Amino acid sequence: MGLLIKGKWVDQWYGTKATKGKFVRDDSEFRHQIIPRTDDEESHDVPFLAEENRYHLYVSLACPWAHRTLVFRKLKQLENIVSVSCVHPDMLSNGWKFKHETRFSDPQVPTGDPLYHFDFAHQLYTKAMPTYTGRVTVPILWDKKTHTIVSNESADIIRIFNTAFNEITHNSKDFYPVALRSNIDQLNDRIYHTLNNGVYKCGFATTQEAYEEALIPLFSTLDFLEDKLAKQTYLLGEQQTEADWRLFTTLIRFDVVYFNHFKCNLKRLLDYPNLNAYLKRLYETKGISETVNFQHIKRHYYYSHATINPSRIIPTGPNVLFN
Ligand SMILES: N[C@@H](CCC(=O)N[C@@H](CS)C(=O)NCC(=O)O)C(=O)O
Repeated sequence: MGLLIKGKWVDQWYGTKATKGKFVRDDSEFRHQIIPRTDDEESHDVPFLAEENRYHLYVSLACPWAHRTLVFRKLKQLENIVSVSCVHPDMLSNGWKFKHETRFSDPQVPTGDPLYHFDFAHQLYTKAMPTYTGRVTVPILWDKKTHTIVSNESADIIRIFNTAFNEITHNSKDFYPVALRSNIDQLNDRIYHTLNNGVYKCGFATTQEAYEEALIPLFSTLDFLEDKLAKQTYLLGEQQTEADWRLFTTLIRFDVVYFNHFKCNLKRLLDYPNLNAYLKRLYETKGISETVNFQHIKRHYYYSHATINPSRIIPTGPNVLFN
């Protein structure tokens, strides 16, 4: 675990001293957009145009943020348009690495860096920006044409996938429809701070206060969502939206990792009947179960975070995910 400082890799765990034990996530650095291709002459000057086989997505199958982008690649039928590969589940002193190990092979997503055969993800960051300072995170949406990072922000990448390639795929499913945008944004905001990032705030807290400060709103949001889902199929009603998929990748890891490893243990997800049925519904959406790799998920968290789990023992359970 570490970060780049002016292009040099430094092995360092998250610092929480300045924040009284609180984990504070850094903002993403690369925030470019991909523009749909049009016949318009002007579009040729745009740096990132939607083109077939121009972009590559680097993910970790363990990471909930990267998982969102894999879900959207599936939902928007981008498998033959945007290539993909993953890192090894262990994130140790060199950060994310591309080492292939047969026992961690995934049937859908190959491990490694097919473009440059780099050993570590931090080499992609310095290729894109030799003096980069900051964390080396996944997902990374890479442009094979200009050899740089388009975006390392999952929230942006899923919106790019939602619309930018529609003319190529003819898949016009819209998970961020104009009429629902402000409601989606509002829900995303609460879910991001208290749940998506809330589990990390609990898990990486280094004081009792910081942990409790994150734990209470986390379970209030789960209670709030449980009530909401008593009356409707998805978060915004009867239609699946971006908000559901952003929530999904956190919920699917909840009982397996966050309950135990991150101490989010007031209740299991299994104890919430509506949320549990909703999670099952999302998991059973066509193609989605193929994006979930519990072996990578468990191995990554329990093995990589030795400050939290020094024995590196990976719990065998839970046996049941859905009722
Ligand atoms: N805001 C980013 C966060 C991505 C992120 O934090 N990914 C984690 C993996 S779950 C990571 O790569 N962490 C490495 C690090 O923090 O050094 C996004 O949503 O894309």
